[in-house]
Amino acid sequence: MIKLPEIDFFHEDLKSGTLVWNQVKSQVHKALVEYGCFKASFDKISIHLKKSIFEVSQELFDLPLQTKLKNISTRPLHGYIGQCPQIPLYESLCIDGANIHNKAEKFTQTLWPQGKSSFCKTIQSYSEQLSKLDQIVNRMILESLGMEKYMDEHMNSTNYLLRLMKYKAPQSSETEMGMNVHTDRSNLTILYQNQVNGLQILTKDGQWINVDPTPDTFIVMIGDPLHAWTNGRLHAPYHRVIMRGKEARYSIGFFSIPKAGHIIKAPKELVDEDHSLLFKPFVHAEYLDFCYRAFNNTKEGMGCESILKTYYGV
Ligand SMILES: O=C(O)CCC(=O)C(=O)O
Ligand SMILES: [Fe+2]
Repeated sequence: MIKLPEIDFFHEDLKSGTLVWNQVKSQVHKALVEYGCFKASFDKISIHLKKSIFEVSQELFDLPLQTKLKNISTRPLHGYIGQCPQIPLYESLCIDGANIHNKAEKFTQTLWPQGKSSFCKTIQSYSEQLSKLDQIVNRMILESLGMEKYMDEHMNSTNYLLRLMKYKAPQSSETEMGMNVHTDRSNLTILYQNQVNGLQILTKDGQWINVDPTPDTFIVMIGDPLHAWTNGRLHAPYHRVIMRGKEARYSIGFFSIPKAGHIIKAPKELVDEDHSLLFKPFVHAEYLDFCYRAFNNTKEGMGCESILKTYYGV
């Protein structure tokens, strides 16, 4: 049985240049080349916060549909998603810039006009803490490719997005497919789930493996834009969610996403005789539009698995 690598980010002195940093960095690089993802233990999110994020998430999904629909976004697939015939078990709401206080507050006010400070505080501190893990992993990635000089440009061209997701348990006649096969539209995704498993990852040699994280671990995964930016050095795994059992699954996705107008283009240092350019430069907003169209047009739901190759392959 293949098991995803587990990497420990506990160390107090996890600073670039230290011995422990370099050790963790090489584990990160190896896992992302081989699997495109790994399990991460990260202690900056307290047990209390881990518990609260699911409590507030449940309260959010318990709101009437009319209220949840108020979460609209100018970017496709960034508002409310639910009641989709392709993926009937799935529901989600996105919070753009959830690590920034006034954005978290604006989202909260839209759904709870009378105020709900516990919700706002929880999503903001969860996002703020997880952005630290995102930054550590991004720095390790760039350093391990010798591309650290692009760190500021790389980080300044991304936004954070928090997506709260619920998958209800399937009735006996319903599909078990919670979310169909796809690769992510983010540079990096950090997932956290309640005790209900369901996430599966396709390995490079074509085997579906269950990702069954413990309450202590987050899943860190590469998405299409970073796969393209690294000119294929890092793998972006196909994944899906299969719902078995009788309990609802809540999961929290924390995404670092290129800004709408940002052009994703592999740096010249990563293109050479042994690594010819895999993808033409592309604007993230246009790529997201293709994903949105695929989402609406396919029976299978997400269905944007080959967007990168179809539209931008060299
Ligand atoms: O719920 C999960 O664990 C996976 C969600 C996911 O793949 C996504 O939001 O892109
Ligand atoms: Fe995903």
